[in-house]
Amino acid sequence: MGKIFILYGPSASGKTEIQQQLTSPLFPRIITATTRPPRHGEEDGIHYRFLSTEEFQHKMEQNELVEWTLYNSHYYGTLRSSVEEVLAGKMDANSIMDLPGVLALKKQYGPYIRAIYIGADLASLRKRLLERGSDPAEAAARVAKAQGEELSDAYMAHADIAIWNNDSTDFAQTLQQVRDYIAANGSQK
Ligand SMILES: Nc1ncnc2c1ncn2[C@@H]1O[C@H](COP(=O)(O)OP(=O)(O)OP(=O)(O)O)[C@@H](O)[C@H]1O
Ligand SMILES: Nc1nc2c(ncn2[C@@H]2O[C@H](COP(=O)(O)O)[C@@H](O)[C@H]2O)c(=O)[nH]1
Repeated sequence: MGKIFILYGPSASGKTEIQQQLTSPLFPRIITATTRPPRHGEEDGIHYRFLSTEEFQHKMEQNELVEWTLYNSHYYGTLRSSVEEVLAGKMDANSIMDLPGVLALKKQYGPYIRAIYIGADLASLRKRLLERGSDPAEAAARVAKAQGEELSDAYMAHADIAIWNNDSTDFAQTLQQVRDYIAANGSQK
């Protein structure tokens, strides 16, 4: 059975950047679904499955989602079929979720789930969110969520490993730490 390595942590901590470097045909990414509008350059079926609220709610009602969450007023969720495909196969996979998603998957598939917390200090998060050019109110909401919740010990306590990706640290080193953890804990080791 494949394992799923979930990257979680505050918005703009670098999860997507790390995921892009890790993902390969032998270590695929689980594409999750959301009702938030695509950002510039994001494509349906590549970055997310972008769904309308009605489409998302229909999947919830049909029990097609193994977990779902509301994050800054938008739905995000993981298709049951995408998780079961990994668990039934031989290859490990990666995904990005918030803590409720991590907890839901650990509860249902505990031995096959590993949670990697990716953190960054508030100054790095603020700078990156502003540079991303998000709506200022949304960027402020994300910073507040990081400050109030996602940088807390309680939030990161559910991680199997916590790795820091501050602006002052070398990204290559951060990435290597993630790679080393996956190499030591993957099902192919
Ligand atoms: N070590 C780093 N130093 C400087 N910039 C970085 C570093 N790591 C990531 N970034 C930049 O920070 C921005 C946010 O990164 P990324 O999109 O990977 O965050 P995220 O955790 O996936 O955010 P979200 O949860 O909101 O999707 C990107 O522009 C990325 O290039
Ligand atoms: N529980 C889940 N959380 C998810 C899923 N996909 C993404 N996420 C989380 O949402 C935030 C915000 O994402 P963004 O793309 O709008 O910046 C992200 O940091 C993840 O933590 C999911 O399927 N389930």
